[in-house]
Amino acid sequence: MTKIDEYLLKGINLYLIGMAGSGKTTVGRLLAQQMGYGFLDTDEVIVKATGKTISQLFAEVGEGAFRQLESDVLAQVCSYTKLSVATGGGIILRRENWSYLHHGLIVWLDVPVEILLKRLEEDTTRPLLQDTDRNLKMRSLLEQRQSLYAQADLQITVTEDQTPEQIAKRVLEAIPGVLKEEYRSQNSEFRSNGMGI
Ligand SMILES: Nc1ncnc2c1ncn2[C@@H]1O[C@H](COP(=O)(O)OP(=O)(O)OP(=O)(O)O)[C@@H](O)[C@H]1O
Ligand SMILES: O=C(O)C1=C[C@@H](O)[C@@H](O)[C@H](O)C1
Ligand SMILES: [Mg+2]
Repeated sequence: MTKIDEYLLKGINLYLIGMAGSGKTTVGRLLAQQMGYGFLDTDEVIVKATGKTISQLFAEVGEGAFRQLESDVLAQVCSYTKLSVATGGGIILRRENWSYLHHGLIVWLDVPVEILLKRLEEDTTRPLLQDTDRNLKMRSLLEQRQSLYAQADLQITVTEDQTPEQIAKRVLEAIPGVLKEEYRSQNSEFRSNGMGI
């Protein structure tokens, strides 16, 4: 990422949201590398902290307790800066999570269900997709969640032939256009002081 982009973002965190399989972890990691940001994945933090897989947590303590852990992790994460954060697919479900997400720039990786199903064909680690008709389940989850994901600052609609690298590039290119007004105005003040890059 160029110096100008670094300045424009001013260290605010990026939060990637989207359905399971949309590429939040894969693209979030690439974005971190390219921006000189740290990378965090809320699912991975929960797995490390509890010593259990997400499937075990769903089975042993239930989805509600998992969602509480997810909110607790997000609350901690948002006190840091310069992070690219891959969230769990259901992070958008709790209202309190939005107050944390809005500390940063929220990017929705919007991927059609057909592609999600293909990507997760061999995957058995997503508890919500176990022992069920995956096609129906994915479609009904997306229907319930679409209007929530759509509250992101930036929507990146992904087509099948785009690699994670291409998607990361699209995110980086789109960021300046969606930066919040306050960052924009601070930036123009900075430039008019003659300190700009
Ligand atoms: N652009 C892409 N093209 C092809 N495969 C991809 C792409 N992005 C991600 N994948 C693959 O799809 C699978 C799911 O990606 P990833 O784990 O990053 O999704 P996620 O959004 O983090 O899912 P979850 O919400 O379950 O954590 C992985 O196997 C990953 O390698
Ligand atoms: O879409 C979801 O609700 C989930 C997605 C994953 O990231 C995990 O957080 C978990 O499997 C639940
Ligand atoms: Mg992930």
